[in-house]
Amino acid sequence: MIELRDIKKGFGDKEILKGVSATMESGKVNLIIGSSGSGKTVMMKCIVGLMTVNSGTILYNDQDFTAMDEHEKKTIRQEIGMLFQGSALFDSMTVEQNVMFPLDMFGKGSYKEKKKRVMECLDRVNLKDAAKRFPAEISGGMKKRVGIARAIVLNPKYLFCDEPNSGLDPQTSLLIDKLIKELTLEYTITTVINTHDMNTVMESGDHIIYMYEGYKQWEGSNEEIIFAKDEKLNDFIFASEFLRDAKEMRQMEMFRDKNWRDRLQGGKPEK
Ligand SMILES: Nc1ncnc2c1ncn2[C@@H]1O[C@H](COP(=O)(O)OP(=O)(O)OP(=O)(O)O)[C@@H](O)[C@H]1O
Repeated sequence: MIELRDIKKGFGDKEILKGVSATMESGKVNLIIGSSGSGKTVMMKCIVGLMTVNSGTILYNDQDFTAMDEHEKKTIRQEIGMLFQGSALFDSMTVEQNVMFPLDMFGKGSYKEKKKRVMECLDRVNLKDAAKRFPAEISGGMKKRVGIARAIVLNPKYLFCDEPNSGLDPQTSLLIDKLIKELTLEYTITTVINTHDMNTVMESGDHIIYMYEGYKQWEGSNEEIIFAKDEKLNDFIFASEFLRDAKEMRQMEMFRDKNWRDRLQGGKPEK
């Protein structure tokens, strides 16, 4: 679990994060959404320690990351897997060597054990047959899957994904979302995704944090978002007529589902 307590970050006299508190639970896909410039990337960089907050606290499983020295932070960083926008693979290395890289940097054990772990991860993302190929020889979706295999090779407790669907077609995007969700559940990872993809929001958003001009404007699940009253959130999420229609249809479906009604905090959803 990751907990943010009133984090603030600015550059010069420009305040970007204006006091954000949020909790990201393990075994859940936590999404950070919001329009361009709302502070999503700055927030993610602060959480992983690529930027230092001006004030506030970031806790990793109740350990205060913001109060740690570099050596202690390194221990947490080794528990973090990262999936970068554009996959960020090494072009001169094969798929297998790319996935091996974090193991060579931080992993223990013999070459044989490391190789076994690499092949397990490649198998998990269905890419065992592509092990000897180079990034230039595989598709964008395959590159993302290599990126995912590399992100999970050290058995991370936390997984950060920056725009995992950027540049992918809708079908491949759904496959990547499904894979990330499955891995999150399988290994009880605290997954944090920075995304603009509305499919991801609706299909994978166990917990959604909506950022607006440096504040956390709204948070809730992909079920709660359907009934959310927040005007700014609704303008952002259901921007097109098509999406507003989809929202109404999902609302009707949910009204018919007694289990969902019982799950919703506060009982019966208001229309
Ligand atoms: N290193 C930096 N120095 C100064 N200003 C910065 C720096 N990094 C980000 N900013 C500013 O912080 C604000 C928020 O940027 P951020 O990248 O977090 O937005 P975002 O919500 O991730 O946007 P997008 O969806 O377009 O990626 C922007 O105004 C940006 O110019």
